[in-house]
Amino acid sequence: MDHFAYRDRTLLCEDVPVPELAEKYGTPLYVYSEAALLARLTEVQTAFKAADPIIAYSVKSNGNLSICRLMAQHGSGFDVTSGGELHRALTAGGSGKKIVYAGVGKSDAEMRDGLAKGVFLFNVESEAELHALGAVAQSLGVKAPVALRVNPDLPPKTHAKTDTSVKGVKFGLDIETVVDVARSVVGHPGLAIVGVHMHLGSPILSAEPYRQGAAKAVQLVKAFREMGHDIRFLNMGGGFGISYRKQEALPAAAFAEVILPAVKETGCQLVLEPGRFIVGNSGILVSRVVFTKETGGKRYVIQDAAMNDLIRPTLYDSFHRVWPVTPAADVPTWPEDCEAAIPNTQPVDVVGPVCESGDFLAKGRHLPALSRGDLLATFSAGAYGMAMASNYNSRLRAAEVLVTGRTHRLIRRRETFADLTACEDDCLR
Ligand SMILES: Cc1ncc(COP(=O)(O)O)c(C=O)c1O
Ligand SMILES: N[C@@H](CCCC[NH3+])C(=O)O
Repeated sequence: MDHFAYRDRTLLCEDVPVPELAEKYGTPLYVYSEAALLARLTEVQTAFKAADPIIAYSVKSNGNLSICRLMAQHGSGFDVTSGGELHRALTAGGSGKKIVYAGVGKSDAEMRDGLAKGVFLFNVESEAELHALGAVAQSLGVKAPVALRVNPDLPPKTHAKTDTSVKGVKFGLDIETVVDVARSVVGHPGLAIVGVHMHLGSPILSAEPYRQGAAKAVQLVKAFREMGHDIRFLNMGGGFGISYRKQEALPAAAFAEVILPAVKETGCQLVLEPGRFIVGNSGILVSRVVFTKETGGKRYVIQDAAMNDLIRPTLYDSFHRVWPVTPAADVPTWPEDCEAAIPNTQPVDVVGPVCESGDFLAKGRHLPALSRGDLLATFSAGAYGMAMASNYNSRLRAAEVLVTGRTHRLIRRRETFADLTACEDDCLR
């Protein structure tokens, strides 16, 4: 969290005091650090440099155009999972030559669009999809470049809702049958099987699953080549975890250590699809306390960010640090153990204005006394924050700001009531 730090008891993003941003742009507000984004991208690029990889930033983690543009400008490609994400990647300056198209349910129109835009790799997740893509490609007179996405059937490694490489999930082709599937399309006029893809789940805090997955991928590359497929890409997906609590996450180099030997053994071009690793700790969500209240023997801090702004706590019981933007002198500015009982604090639930009991950002968290108007920061909110935001309760989605040194600029304006009903206005009778 180097790029978000307290100075004189005020939280700064790079060199900009966060209260200044809240004053200028309002709350709830997503604030991103450009230096953090670039440092994380560089960390991945450097760790995997030996393989000259295609880093395909995962648009689903945060598809803001300015963030995507920054990625493209610094050498990143994109991992997209819908026509909308492809549109974002291209609008931000991405090129099909570095775009991977993922997803279990690509429509024919999305496949056609991807082929027309020159997507260099389609991650294919079922036999049905493979044949549909082959037919679409044939109708266009081209061959679709395909990486078969395999479910390597590894032990559980993250939250059940986001583990994508255990038996029984909808993702990928079963490792037991993928070789037969590959064999069945040898010589297909609309398909070029050029890669093996795995995305193990997210977030992953150990390198071990990658070691195991990569070993299985090497075997598949060999098997596919033996049957005549020209396998050139090894795509190990995304999923690298980040530190939400303390320093629990691994550096990119730890993943490189177990992935690079497999790349070397196969001679493939490595593709990676990191999202959270790059943007997760590069952004915070800033909110303002609306009320505090006590009820049923519990204390609540009601602030103006809600589950519609950041759904991760509600959806996965995810932990995000929450701490005042300007903490008083009698509490630490950055508590080492943010889950512990901290002197001069009380346990509270940090909740939002949405009409659901499951609307919370933090539960039973020790926070100092707060009053109306105080600012709170919810950390590690850059990934799957704004990307999963909704208009539930007809709330306007937050604004987003990018900070660069001492400067800052809006990268998404706050929605208006007009935006809220824009798609319905013309349908009123
Ligand atoms: C296929 C695929 N690639 C990449 C990602 C990005 O994952 P992460 O943001 O954890 O790097 C995801 C999401 O988990 C995914 O489903
Ligand atoms: N959206 C999830 C992770 C799933 C990523 C997409 N495969 C999160 O907020 O952590």
